[in-house]
Amino acid sequence: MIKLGVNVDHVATVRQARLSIEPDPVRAAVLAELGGADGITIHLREDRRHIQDRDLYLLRDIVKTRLNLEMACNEEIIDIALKVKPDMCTLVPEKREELTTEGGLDVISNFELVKDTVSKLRDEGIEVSIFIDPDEAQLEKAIYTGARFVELHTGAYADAKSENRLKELKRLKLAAKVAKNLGFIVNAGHGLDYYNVIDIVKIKELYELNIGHSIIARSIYVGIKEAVKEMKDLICKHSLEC
Ligand SMILES: CC(=O)[C@@H](O)[C@H](O)COP(=O)(O)O
Ligand SMILES: NCC(=O)COP(=O)(O)O
Repeated sequence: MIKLGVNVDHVATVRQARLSIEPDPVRAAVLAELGGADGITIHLREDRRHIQDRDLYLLRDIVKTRLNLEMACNEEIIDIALKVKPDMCTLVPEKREELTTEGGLDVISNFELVKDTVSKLRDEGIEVSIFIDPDEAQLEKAIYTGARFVELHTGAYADAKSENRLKELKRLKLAAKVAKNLGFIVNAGHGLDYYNVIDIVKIKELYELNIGHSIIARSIYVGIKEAVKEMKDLICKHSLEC
């Protein structure tokens, strides 16, 4: 069955709105694991708008599944990653003014930087994934960086309406095939929710989904454990194999 990584950034977003100590993404991660999460994802942004360094250090100690750190190819953040050694780092683009991660990493334009970052992390035994648009040319370049994983950006699919949604779904299906044939282990994520995830879990090449915002939003009503369990059940119900 497709695995579920739960992104707890959005818990930290609420905490940082008041520069408070609650809600705590570390406690949220423990509850997410109890609800069945196969991994915990956090994004240590350069501007520290949500996740803080303290969260990363504590999560490294207490996460029992797998800790996936989303990060830009930035010197300061690379040094932190090399020190903390998450199980996986997912390389993402960052723009200071963006509301959320708008697109995938442009591996073609930043090839040397991405390759160098992958190699530094992999030399320390850290698995590396690249957050990438469902674009054949980007995937074909990405295989030369040495990363073993890619995460297909599902944001365009999640945002698309009516017939465009089908078009974006087809792009994702094709990209998943291309990525798998190139030898990548293929993840997907961004903007997935309890409705649009149903067609995504039918893509047989996918290994793991990373979902944050919709699970944390639902947890306000039903609690984190239950919100994660509901997503896991949905993935199981609609996957080709469960
Ligand atoms: C790369 C990605 O998709 C995640 O980082 C997700 O977007 C988390 O939320 P923010 O974009 O608010 O950091
Ligand atoms: N990489 C995608 C992720 O971690 C979660 O994105 P979202 O569900 O918060 O949009």
